[in-house]
Amino acid sequence: MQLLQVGPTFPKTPFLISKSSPNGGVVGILSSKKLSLLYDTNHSLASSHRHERCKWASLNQSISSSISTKAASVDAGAPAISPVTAEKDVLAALSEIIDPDFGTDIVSCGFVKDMNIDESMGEVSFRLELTTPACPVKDMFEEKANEVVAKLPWVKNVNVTMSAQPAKPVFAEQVPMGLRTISNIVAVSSCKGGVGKSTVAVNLAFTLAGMGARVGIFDADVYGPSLPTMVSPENRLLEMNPEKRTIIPVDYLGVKLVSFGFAGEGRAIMRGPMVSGVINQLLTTAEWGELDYLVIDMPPGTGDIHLTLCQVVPLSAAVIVTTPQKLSFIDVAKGVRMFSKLKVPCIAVVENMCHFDADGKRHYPFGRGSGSQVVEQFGIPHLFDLPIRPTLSASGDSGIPEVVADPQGEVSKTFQELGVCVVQQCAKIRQQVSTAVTYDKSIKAIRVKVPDSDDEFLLHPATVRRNDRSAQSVDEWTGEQKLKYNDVPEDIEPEDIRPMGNYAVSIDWPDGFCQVS
Ligand SMILES: Nc1ncnc2c1ncn2[C@@H]1O[C@H](COP(=O)(O)OP(=O)(O)OP(=O)(O)O)[C@@H](O)[C@H]1O
Repeated sequence: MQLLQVGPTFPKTPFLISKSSPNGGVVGILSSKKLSLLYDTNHSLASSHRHERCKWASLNQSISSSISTKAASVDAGAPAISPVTAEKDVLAALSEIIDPDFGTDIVSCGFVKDMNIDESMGEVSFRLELTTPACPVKDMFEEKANEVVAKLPWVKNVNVTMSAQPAKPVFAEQVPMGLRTISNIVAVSSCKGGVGKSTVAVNLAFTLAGMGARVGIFDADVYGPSLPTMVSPENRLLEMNPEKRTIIPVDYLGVKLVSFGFAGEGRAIMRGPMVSGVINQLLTTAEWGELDYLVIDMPPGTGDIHLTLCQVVPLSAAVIVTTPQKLSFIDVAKGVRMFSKLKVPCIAVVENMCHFDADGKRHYPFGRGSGSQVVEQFGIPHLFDLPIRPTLSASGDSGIPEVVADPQGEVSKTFQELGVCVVQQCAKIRQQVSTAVTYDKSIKAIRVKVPDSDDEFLLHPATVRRNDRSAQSVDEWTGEQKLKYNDVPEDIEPEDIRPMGNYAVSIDWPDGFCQVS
């Protein structure tokens, strides 16, 4: 076992923790004289979910082996099993369902909520709270959850309801107020103009809405806003809420839209050297409400507007749009590098105007391969091809996006695949960030995942609390420790752990202290 020292040490009580391993590990505190073990994950309650599941599985077996007795007692109206066992039983069954994106079972993913069991009546109800209402496998989850729980010998009736997490960014504290009810912000970007970026942004947004998500589009192209041409809402003007000093987005088919093109008279005033500031203001003062996805149609290029926008807006991911010409590769590479510097993952490349079919043949007027070159060279996992289609151009001009006008068509199918990719990748990104540091109540330890690795550390909560280096715990001038060892109860547990930025977490403690580590 490898012992690792983490973080600044508390006077007299530097702490050592072990790397957790599949075989378990030891969490301990090294006082000046001795190492006192707090718990050993091999032998105590400190078992992982996997161990817990084994226990449930064996419980399951013993339940199954006495089906007849229990069925008889259920019929007689007597409780078949204890409430605790019944809940473990249901959770064990549900943990057979694996989320294909996270590769983890839905219990460990934290999807199971509001469990209600009447074991004497054999009735089970619970809610599956998914990361997004647009989850492409939600029907499978619902069906499977019903199936696996109904199979339990004592269960007579299962009631599963489906819901999605409330819309909220992962780093809520760092986000401008106006964007704090948006879960994912996806930039659609290209380095050159006219490659079809707005076409992709608009059709992607309406695809996500069609999948059940709450969606908004922000057209950040001040000099050539395309959104007003591509959609045809009845009311085409952004309204102001003078009391709240906010902007009310335009609505088209339930998707919220903000574009300079809808600014009416204000457009002339808003154009000018303060473009970046105006973009940020428009974006952050819009009343977006709760959104699962805000799609940003970025202006073409990689200039100052992009940098300021990316600094203000916590982008979840970027989709790059390009055309097949060899020259496009150089442009796209610039865009990928910009997002990489800003730590925004590029999740997909859309190669637009790839080909058209005529005379029974497929033609590639701009050549082939620049999209796949981007995917290979930069390790972007997904590539989508869009053909040249007169209908795509016509629907853009008519104000009805192609995916709305022809939802069963070939182009809509490609957008459906792109939509699924965006939903899955955003969910993965959120999960990775939000599970980097978690509290494991079963072993009373804070788990810290090492990025890009399966390794993780276990930290003792009281030790983490005692090692706070903020002004509340340490005198800033003298360096003297204000927080005394005994001020922190040995069994203190964090109430909430939230990620802050890429490297920090904030921890809420029961004494009201919020620690940033
Ligand atoms: N696959 C396609 N087939 C046919 N027409 C297309 C296709 N993609 C885009 N177009 C058309 O090409 C024109 C430019 O597309 P779009 O406005 O989406 O590009 P853009 O990259 O956003 O341009 P800009 O940077 O100027 O905003 C539009 O008229 C659009 O309808």
